[in-house]
Amino acid sequence: MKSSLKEVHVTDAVGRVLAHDLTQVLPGKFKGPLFRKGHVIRQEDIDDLLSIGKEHIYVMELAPGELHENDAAVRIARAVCGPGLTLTEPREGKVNLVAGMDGLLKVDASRVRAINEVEQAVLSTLQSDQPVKKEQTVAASRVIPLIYPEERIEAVEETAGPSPVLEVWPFRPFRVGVVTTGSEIYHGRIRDRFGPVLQEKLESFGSTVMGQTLASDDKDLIQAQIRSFVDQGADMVLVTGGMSVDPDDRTPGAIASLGAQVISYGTPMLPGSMLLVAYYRGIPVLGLPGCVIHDEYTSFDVFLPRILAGERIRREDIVSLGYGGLHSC
Ligand SMILES: Nc1nc2c(c(=O)[nH]1)N[C@H]1C(S)=C(S)[C@@H](COP(=O)(O)OP(=O)(O)OC[C@H]3O[C@@H](n4cnc5c(N)ncnc54)[C@H](O)[C@@H]3O)O[C@H]1N2
Ligand code: MOO
Repeated sequence: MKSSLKEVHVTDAVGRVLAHDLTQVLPGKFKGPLFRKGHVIRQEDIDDLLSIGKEHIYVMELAPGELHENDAAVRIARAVCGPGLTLTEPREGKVNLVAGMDGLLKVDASRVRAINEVEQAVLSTLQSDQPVKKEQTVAASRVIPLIYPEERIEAVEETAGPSPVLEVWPFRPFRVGVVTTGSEIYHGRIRDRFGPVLQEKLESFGSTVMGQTLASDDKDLIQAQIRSFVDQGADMVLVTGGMSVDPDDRTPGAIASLGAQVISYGTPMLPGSMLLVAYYRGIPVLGLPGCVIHDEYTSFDVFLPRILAGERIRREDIVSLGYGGLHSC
């Protein structure tokens, strides 16, 4: 059986689906749809309908196995929604997924793709692994036709599976130690510019700089300062400068010979190709190249929110940056 039209009295129409647009004409003022096809009639609409002379209207009778677009959109949104997200009421067939707090958006791209393979189902999302703000819309769901087969929604629900397709991970308040290398800063030849940049970035995610120490280009000194921050309970240590190929660039060697597990020295993203990501006694230790001072968006800005949301960076996260990773050079 397919959906069909049925004539009903307006007072019996609450909750029914309007079968076609209803036009309102206010001479000299307005001519246009008062209600659109597909509108679900509410109690408060009845007076308006009567005011345009409608005592009877055509409503759509949904056959078993058919869904109104609003209900289909809600079912898709519910199927994919995970912790940290809330749903809006459907409006014109669309439901938004909204972040409940500042945090890191996590989207399973392969399941988003598979859901959109279901004929005329729409799930549109932001890209995964980016910071989002409380109340930011991060995804929207809808279907294309007004009446949608329920079996397709069941296919969407099956594809989504039991684990969330989208979620927002809250940022954790990290206490971060900063070790600034470079004899030009250590000996006071130039003023340090890394400290303020890092403090601002970290504070924007709710974290704090627990301290900043200066080290000359000396491996033992750099190592001692990293160790000292870890001993004091740092949640992360950032080591600035000395990341390239000059003989005085000691940072990568110092981090590696601490016994840290180096996930990668180098990332296929510009700027920020000289970034180093390591873990020492379970604590993330990052070597930051000079570009972090002056470039607004580097590989550090890709990984910082992910680390602050509790993610452990793997080598595959780094190598996958190359595609689309050329921002400036
Ligand atoms: N032959 C090559 N040269 C360079 C390479 C390369 O692969 N081969 N990589 C380039 C890239 S990419 C970057 S980024 C930089 C890496 O820089 P470093 O991390 O080694 O930075 P430094 O050499 O220590 O400093 C660069 C520049 O910035 C000034 N600086 C450093 N720290 C501070 C600070 N805390 N406050 C103020 N200014 C600072 C430093 O004095 C230098 O002028 O290497 C490229 N070259
Ligand atoms: O780290 Mo450079 O790409 O690290 O400007």
